[in-house]
Amino acid sequence: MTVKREDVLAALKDITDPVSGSDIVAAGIVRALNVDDAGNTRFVLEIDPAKAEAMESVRAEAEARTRALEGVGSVSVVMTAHATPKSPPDLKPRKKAEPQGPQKIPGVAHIVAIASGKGGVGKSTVSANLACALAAEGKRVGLLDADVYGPSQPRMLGVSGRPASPDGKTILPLRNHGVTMMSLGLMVNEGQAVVWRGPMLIGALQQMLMQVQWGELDVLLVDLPPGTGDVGMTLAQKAQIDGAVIVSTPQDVALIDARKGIDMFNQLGTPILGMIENMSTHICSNCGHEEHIFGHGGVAREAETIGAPLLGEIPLHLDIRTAADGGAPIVVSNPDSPQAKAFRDIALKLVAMGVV
Ligand SMILES: Nc1ncnc2c1ncn2[C@@H]1O[C@H](COP(=O)(O)OP(=O)(O)OP(=O)(O)O)[C@@H](O)[C@H]1O
Repeated sequence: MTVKREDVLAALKDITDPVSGSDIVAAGIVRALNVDDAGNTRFVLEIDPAKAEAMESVRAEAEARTRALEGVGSVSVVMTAHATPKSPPDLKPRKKAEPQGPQKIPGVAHIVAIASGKGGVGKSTVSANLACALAAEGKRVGLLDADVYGPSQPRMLGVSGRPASPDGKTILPLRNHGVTMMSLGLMVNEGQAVVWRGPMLIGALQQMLMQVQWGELDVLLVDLPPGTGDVGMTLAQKAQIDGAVIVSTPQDVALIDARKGIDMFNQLGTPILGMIENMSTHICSNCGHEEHIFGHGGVAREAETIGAPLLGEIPLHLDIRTAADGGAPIVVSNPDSPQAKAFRDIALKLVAMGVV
């Protein structure tokens, strides 16, 4: 009975490959095994040429074990050097060098940050109304809700649902009232408290800026979180922004915080485009009586001190709140009202300043 291919392989399985530690058959170095009808056996050991000397004993053992098999004819075992497999082409995009300075977002002509020193002064309401007012002027407007502590733009602009990412790399923004919008609030479940830490915030903001398919925009408004935190600083450092609009109520306490925000932008070299006094006067929705709940004129004085324009004064009016809460800002739901006009006038000033 002549020897079979399987018998040879079984014998070779008892030999350990010193390189991989497994047997030489499993290691894949036994190649071109041929056993003919007369039991003549030949095979090749494909080895790393650098290990040729060490592998000679393996070759000798393989030959000896094959020879010892019953019914074997002639035996020939030779070593060949395996070709070092070329590494496959690296299709991954090369990691770009960290951008040195502020970058432009492709397709986005201008970026304007909407900031406030203090929370709850109406920065998001102002951002939503300005975005819609600019869109009504025919501008291509994007609104990035970067207010991670209280993302409110999805509610104010009446959009819900999760943004899609068909390719897993870029994010499709949502659109309503002519405004292209993306909010960190849409990336988390509604009502879920989010504790963002510095590096996460920075990463999330960069993702929003660079991975959202904003398309061609005349302006991207960025609704910043209140205060002088990581987000505002990162935005000013990473993106080429035209400037910041500071929203404040006329109260002293809000103004003190607004001043800190202005200082931060000054240090970062970001121009202050102007200030907006929100909740400037209260006009009673029943009797039309006008009163200054938070004082009046404080922001105008502050703007004068820092040499920035006062872009406008927005009254405190119930309709502004109900419109924002209802998902259609007042410039959309009641565009001819005096409250909407206050926002539209500011939008026109921004256009006249050339930042939109
Ligand atoms: N001019 C206004 N008249 C009436 N209500 C207003 C006005 N401005 C803002 N509000 C209301 O005040 C509340 C706070 O406003 P908003 O969320 O815009 O403030 P914010 O500064 O963005 O707050 P946050 O600190 O959460 O970022 C909202 O309910 C909003 O509808």
